Amino acid sequence: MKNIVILGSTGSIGTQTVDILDSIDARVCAISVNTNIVRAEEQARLLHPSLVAVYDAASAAELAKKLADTDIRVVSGMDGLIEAATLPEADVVVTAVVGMVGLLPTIAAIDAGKDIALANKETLVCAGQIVMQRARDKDVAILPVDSEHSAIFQCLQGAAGNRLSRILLTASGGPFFGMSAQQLRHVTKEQALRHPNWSMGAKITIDSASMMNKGLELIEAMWLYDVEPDDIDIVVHRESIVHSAVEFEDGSVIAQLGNPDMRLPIQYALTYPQRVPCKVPPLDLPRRHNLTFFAPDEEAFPALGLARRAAAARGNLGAVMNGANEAAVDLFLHDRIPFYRIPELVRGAMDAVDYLPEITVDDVLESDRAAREVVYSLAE
Ligand SMILES: NC(=O)C1=CN([C@@H]2O[C@H](COP(=O)(O)OP(=O)(O)OC[C@H]3O[C@@H](n4cnc5c(N)ncnc54)[C@H](OP(=O)(O)O)[C@@H]3O)[C@@H](O)[C@H]2O)C=CC1
Ligand SMILES: CC(=O)[C@@H](O)[C@H](O)COP(=O)(O)O
Ligand SMILES: [Mn+2]
Repeated sequence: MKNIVILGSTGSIGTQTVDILDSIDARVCAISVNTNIVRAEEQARLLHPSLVAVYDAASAAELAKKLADTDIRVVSGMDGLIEAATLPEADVVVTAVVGMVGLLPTIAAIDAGKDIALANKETLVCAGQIVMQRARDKDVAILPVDSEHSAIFQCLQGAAGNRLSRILLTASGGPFFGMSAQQLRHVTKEQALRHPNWSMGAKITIDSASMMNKGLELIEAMWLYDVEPDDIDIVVHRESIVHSAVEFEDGSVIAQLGNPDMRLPIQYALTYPQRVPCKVPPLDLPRRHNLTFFAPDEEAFPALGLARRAAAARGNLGAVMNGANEAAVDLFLHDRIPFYRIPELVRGAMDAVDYLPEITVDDVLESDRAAREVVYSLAE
């Protein structure tokens, strides 16, 4: 039986993790949320964790009152998230929190020797070098949850000793596939929030619409699989059935396919190396007879070029790009900027914040702060 911590248990990945618990041999020992204490209370009563971490202090105080009839402890703030991530009985931490707020708890979990089921891609985009090195030093596994990275991981099983020559990272193309830069000047928030294939949290859904999600995933893949960014091709695949593929030296391409449902990659990260029956309906390929593939339009979707620039530069540019993107997406979701300004503001921050080739965790936090400040000042 595995003891698991779910950071971000109330979100899209968090609730799907809870949904597959009865398919795997696991107990939840801690959960964390930001403010959604209604769902946190439901989950606490269902799962009986020892600890609930609520980032927002006022919400934590309220939840503590609601759970006063139980022996569940409620903690708050970043210290609370770190306490959850490092709970002595925990074996694996599912990082299903959104944004770079996941970085410090993830590093703390690695330092405490916990395996990581990593959904929170921002962590690797900001500090891939640091996180992967710590994981190697502590001999902990970073098990990918992101569908493309799980696909790559699955394609690599049994390939030990063979050189990976290329990753084919698939992208749905999002709701604005086929639109020109000019057309993208007029899209709305409601349109951007309507992903063609996946039901996800708001931030990643906007990232998919701008294709920044694929840029973040390119950097995530570079760190997870130790490949050069030029060896990662982005392939638009509208149906989200081929979740990604790898090419070996002999030219053979191995892909992983499945219905677009995150419960499978989440489950595999938690049962690896075993496979167990999953609630996701099996793929009916004859019904999916139209699988299409296209090259991405980097002119209409400049986020892809920005991510390639951050990937090539390494250092603090990933943290700057990510922080700027988080701030710009937040402004867009609050109707403060139009959609097309998201990559414009990200580029502005990448041009403005000082580049550091070597980074510490403090540099990452400072680069993130500086990038957000540039975005807010450019958006005024
Ligand atoms: N959704 C998906 O299918 C996929 C998601 N991912 C990645 O997984 C991560 C989670 O995404 P998703 O589940 O969609 O996100 P959601 O927005 O649905 O959920 C986010 C979770 O994080 C919590 N949270 C938000 N802000 C904070 C904060 N400041 N401090 C502590 N906790 C916070 C939320 O709590 P509360 O409910 O209280 O606000 C919630 O539990 C992201 O990094 C995303 O890129 C990767 C692949 C697929
Ligand atoms: C489910 C998942 O892993 C998402 O990251 C998804 O891939 C988003 O779709 P896009 O390919 O449109 O970015
Ligand atoms: Mn993905």
